[in-house]
Parts: sequence; C-alpha cells; structure tokens
Amino acid sequence: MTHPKPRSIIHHMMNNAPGPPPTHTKTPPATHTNNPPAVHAKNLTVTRGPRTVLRNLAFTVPRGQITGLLGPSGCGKSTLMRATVGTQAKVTGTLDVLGHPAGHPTLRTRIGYVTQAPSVYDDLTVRQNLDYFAAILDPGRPAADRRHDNVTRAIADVDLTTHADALAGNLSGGQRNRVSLAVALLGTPELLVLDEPTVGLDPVLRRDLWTLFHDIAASRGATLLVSSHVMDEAERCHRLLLMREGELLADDTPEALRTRTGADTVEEAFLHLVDEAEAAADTRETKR
Ligand SMILES: Nc1ncnc2c1ncn2[C@@H]1O[C@H](COP(=O)(O)OP(=O)(O)OP(=O)(O)O)[C@@H](O)[C@H]1O
Repeated sequence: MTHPKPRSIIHHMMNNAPGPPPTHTKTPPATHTNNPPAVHAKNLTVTRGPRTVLRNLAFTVPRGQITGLLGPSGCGKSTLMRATVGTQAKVTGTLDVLGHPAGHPTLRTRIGYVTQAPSVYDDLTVRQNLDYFAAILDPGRPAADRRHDNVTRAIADVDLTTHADALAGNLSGGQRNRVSLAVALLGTPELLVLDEPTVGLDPVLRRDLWTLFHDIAASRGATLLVSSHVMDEAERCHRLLLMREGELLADDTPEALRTRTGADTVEEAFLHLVDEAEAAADTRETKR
C-alpha cells in the first residue's frame, strides 16, 4: 500500500520547478499596495556599549517580497534585525514595522523571528516543540483543533512531517533550524525575520530553504527579511540591503546593483561599492 506523500512546500515546489530556484531579478508587484511598507527606517542609529553599531540608516522594505540583508560578519545585520523585532536597546531615529513603531505590542503576533541559534527544546519531539509554542500563541481548550491544524501545517511547510515524532536533540543542525522556522511560521506572520537561516547548511538544504522562502512570499504574500554573509544568496532575493560597518551601501534589486556597477555578480557589485565608499571617505579626509 502506498501512503499519500505529506504536503510539503519544498516538495511541491520541486515537483513543479525542478532545478535551482529562480533568481527572481524582476520585482513582483507588492501585494498590499495600500498598506504601509513592512519596514521603514530613517536616521536609524543603534549604540551597543560604547560603540555606534548602526549609523543613520534610511531604507524601506516592501511587502510581499524577500529582502536580503547582506554584509560581512560584524557589520550590524543581527542588530538591525533585533531592532526590527523590538528586542534591541538604544535605538534612535524612526523605525516603523507594518505601520507601527518597532516593538509595539500589536506586532507580536504579526512578526516571526528566527535567531541564529535554533531555539528548540532538545528533549521534546518536533511536534511537542510546536505544540508548546502554539499553546503560548493561541492558548485555551477551544483553540485545540486550530492549534493542531496549525502545528501540522507548520511541520509540513518545513518538510519535517516524517520527523514529527523525532526528538529535536536527535536531528541534524539543518533540521533543527527548520524546527525554529516552523515555530516562526505558526502564527502565519506577515513579516518573517530570519537571521542567517542557511548558515552551516549544505548546498542542497540551502537551495531547499530558499525555495521554501520564495513559496512563503508567493503563496502567503508574506514579507521576508533574510540575513546572510554569503553573497551568492543575494542573487535569490528580490531586493537587497548591502551593509558594511554599520552603514548601508545600497538598497536596490540585485539586477539594478549589477547594472549600476557594471558587475557580473552581486559580490562584485558589493566590492565595487566598498571601493567607491572608501574613495569618497578618502576625498572627504583630504579636503579637511
Ligand atoms: N553587547 C555588545 N556590546 C558592544 N558591541 C556589540 C555587542 N554585541 C555586538 N556588538 C558589536 O556590534 C557590531 C554588530 O554586531 P552584529 O551581531 O549585529 O553583526 P552581524 O553583522 O550580525 O555579524 P554576524 O554576521 O557575525 O552575526 C559588531 O561589531 C559587534 O562587535
């Protein structure tokens, strides 16, 4: 007897679109044209200890798309994500998320946030982990059926149905990352903030996750803000925020960045922009 295959976004996408995911150089139409952008920042500055780690940032993250936050280690990606989800202290300037100031209580259920360290309980199974977080998000006996459906769907979304009863502690690093992502998907968030979700994953898993991100954006109209320091992942985003040392070098589509700098890849474009920024800084210095 053959069992029906569990519904899985990853399989669904792979069956319909074999090969690598599209690089999506064209910007799709925004799905909530009358709504405020997912994120709007102006004069955004963050200090950590004695250091200014984000300096005067201004950018807009449109809805319904994948915006990549790219830059070298230590440039401030995690700090920007923490500020966006409202967990970062000493934030000044404007930072509006889904039309509210970052950290506003109404945003709690509208944002999913996955940090770099998978936040799952090793001594619980995948389903028990999800049940636990679902009970916090949507408590009470009357919501039991809805919780069960949401948990089943979130597990299927990250392609872990066959591992639902496995202890999280016995999963691979990539699978544990996907449990964290499933937790973030539980409340069907409008904005998903994913901090280096593919770090340490093999190329196949990385490709599968990016396929999943595109499916989440396309099928739910969700906005994804995804950080990475791997420049080839930039090509998979609709838009890019390129960062260096707490400052924004660019806020554009991968295609526009390549065209503007005459580069073949986003990595080359990034290096070009770094050189340009350093030359501009030198000019300012010699004029003093
Ligand atoms: N608690 C802290 N006190 C002072 N400085 C900090 C603190 N935490 C981080 N920083 C500094 O803030 C800067 C930005 O850190 P952040 O973690 O945002 O960078 P990142 O781009 O996410 O790096 P990575 O890719 O390695 O995760 C770094 O230079 C870091 O040293």
